[in-house]
Amino acid sequence: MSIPLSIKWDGKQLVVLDQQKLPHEIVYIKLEALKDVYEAIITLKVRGAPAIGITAAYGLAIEAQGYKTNSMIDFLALLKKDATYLGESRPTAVNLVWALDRLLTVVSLVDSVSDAKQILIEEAIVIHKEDEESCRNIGEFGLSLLGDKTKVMTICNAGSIATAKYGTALAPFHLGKELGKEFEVFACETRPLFQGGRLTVWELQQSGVDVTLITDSMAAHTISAKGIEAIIVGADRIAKNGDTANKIGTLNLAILAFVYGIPFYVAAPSSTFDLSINNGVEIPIEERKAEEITHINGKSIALSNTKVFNPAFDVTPAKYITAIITEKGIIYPDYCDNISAQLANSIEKEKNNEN
Ligand SMILES: CSC[C@H]1O[C@H](OP(=O)(O)O)[C@H](O)[C@@H]1O
Repeated sequence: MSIPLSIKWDGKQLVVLDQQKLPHEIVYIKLEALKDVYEAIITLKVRGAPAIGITAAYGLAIEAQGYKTNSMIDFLALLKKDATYLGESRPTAVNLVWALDRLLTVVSLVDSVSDAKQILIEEAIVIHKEDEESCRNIGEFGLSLLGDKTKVMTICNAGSIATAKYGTALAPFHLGKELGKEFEVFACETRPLFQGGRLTVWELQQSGVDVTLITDSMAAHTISAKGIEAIIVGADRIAKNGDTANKIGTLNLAILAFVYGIPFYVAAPSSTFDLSINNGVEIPIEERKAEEITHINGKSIALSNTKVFNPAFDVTPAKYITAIITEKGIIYPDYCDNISAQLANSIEKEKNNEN
């Protein structure tokens, strides 16, 4: 797989792939302070739930290196303030606050500022490496789940650049190519920011995966006309009952899958589950600025006084989801029981491995 990594840490500096420059330019930008990370996330230079979490973890750890106090109480107060600020950059992807909470938790294990600064960097590196392994596993489980299905539709970009590597929804396609399985992927362009047309098409072409671009409005006709056999998408937050937030337009595909009788799969690492909420009604949905809809490449396509509703995500009810692919395995309904069981089981295994 020859896709540029989304995030690079060389032990001293953080550089990220500027996803706003894709597909025409491969540009890496250095993020040296919290405000750089905040700006990169909110402008989608860095995007994709896992990638946002990993980048935020490094951003907080880097910022903490500059704290000018030897008091752990003051250090923790500064860290909490900066974590809160960064956690407010984009509200839907739970991976963001999950990663920041991991750093806030691990730093409480030490009692000196110098140790705290060190352990924060170490934890960000662990989160980064864990995500790459998780996505590889998701690719393997997804490949097994797809079985002999080869015509698959997806939306947005839940690919390698949205994660540490491999991706979630796109991981089976990348891995399949490496193992000689040929897919025919139909990528929805994903208005208004075109993550599908700009990023998924580019990413799959880098891997040599057959990909066809369609507009979001073509999804129903394409499922019928092209004989789509399955739909696979990423996720930004999955509630305890399996309700899943993902890029706007995902709900459309889930309903179409139900109507056409084809499986609808969600692919996501454990870090995308939010067991603190019972269902999708509790998931905050980010609303973004009107210009993302009224303009394309800075050129207006609507009157300046046009009223706009621009939710960046929607929530797919669990009843439309055939299975959820995680790095620990495949979760089937009943999700209320099986999500908690799988995540609790994996937490238990991790505890046993540590002992
Ligand atoms: C594995 S990426 C998960 C998720 O994040 C994307 O949203 P955005 O492009 O706004 O960061 C999209 O919903 C992907 O499916």
